[in-house]
Amino acid sequence: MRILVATAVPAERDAVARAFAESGREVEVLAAGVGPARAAATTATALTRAALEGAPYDLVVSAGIAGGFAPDAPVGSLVVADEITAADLGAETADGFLPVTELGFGTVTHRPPEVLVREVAAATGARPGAVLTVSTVTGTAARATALRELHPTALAEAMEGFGVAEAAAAHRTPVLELRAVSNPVGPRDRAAWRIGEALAALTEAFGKLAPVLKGWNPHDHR
Ligand SMILES: O=C(O)c1cccc(C(=O)CC[C@H]2O[C@@H](n3cnc4c(=O)[nH]cnc43)[C@H](O)[C@@H]2O)c1
Repeated sequence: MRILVATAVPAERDAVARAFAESGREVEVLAAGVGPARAAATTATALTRAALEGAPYDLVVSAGIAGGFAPDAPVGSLVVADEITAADLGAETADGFLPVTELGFGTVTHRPPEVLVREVAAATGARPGAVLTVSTVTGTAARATALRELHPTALAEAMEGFGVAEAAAAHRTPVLELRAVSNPVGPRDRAAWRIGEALAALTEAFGKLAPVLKGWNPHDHR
C-alpha cells in the first residue's frame, strides 16, 4: 500500500510527516502548493513519476488546515470529506451561480470511498461532510452564507482538495481529504487563525490514521 499525502505548505507537510516518521517508503508527504491548479500539477507529477518508476500510489490524501463552517466545524475540529467539491468552478449569471457541469463541461465533485471515509471518521473523530475547494478564501459573512445555501452539507473550505482529486482521478487512484479547522469561514480575521492548534490536530489525526490507511486495500472497495 503506497500513499501520497499532498498538503499546501511545508508547515502542513511537516505536521503530517511527524505522524509517519517510521513509515519508510510507504507514505510520501508532499507540499504541493497553494490553490487547486498548483496542487493538481504537483500531485499529477508525483503520481506520474511513481507510475513510471513502477511503484504507483494506491491512495492520494489531500490534507491541511481549513476554514470551518459554524457551528458544525469549530476551530480545532477535524473534517473528512465525503465529497470534494469545486465551489467556484462555473459561471455567475443573473440568476445565480452555475457549476461547469450545468454548462456541459467536466466535473465539480469527487467522492472518496465511503468505507474509507467511515473508517477515518471512526479512527480520528473527524466529522464527515462536504469540503469545498475555493480559489478565493471566503472573507465575508454573506459569502459564507451563500456557500452554505449552495452546499448545505459543507463543513469546511480549503484551496487544494479538488485539484488533488482531479490528479488522482486522472490516475484512477482513490482520493481522501482530511482537514483540521484553523479558522471559521466568514469575515476575514487572519490574525485569529489558530494555525498551531490546527497543525497539532492534524498530527494527532494522522497518528491515529496510520494503521487504518496502511491496512486499507483499495481493491476491496472500488
Ligand atoms: O503561516 C503559517 O505558519 C502557516 C502554516 C500552515 C499553513 C498556513 C497557510 O496559510 C495554509 C493556507 C492553506 O490553508 C487552507 N485554508 C485555511 N483556512 C482557509 C479558509 O478559510 N478558506 C480557504 N482555505 C483555507 C487552504 O487550503 C490554504 O492553502 C500558514
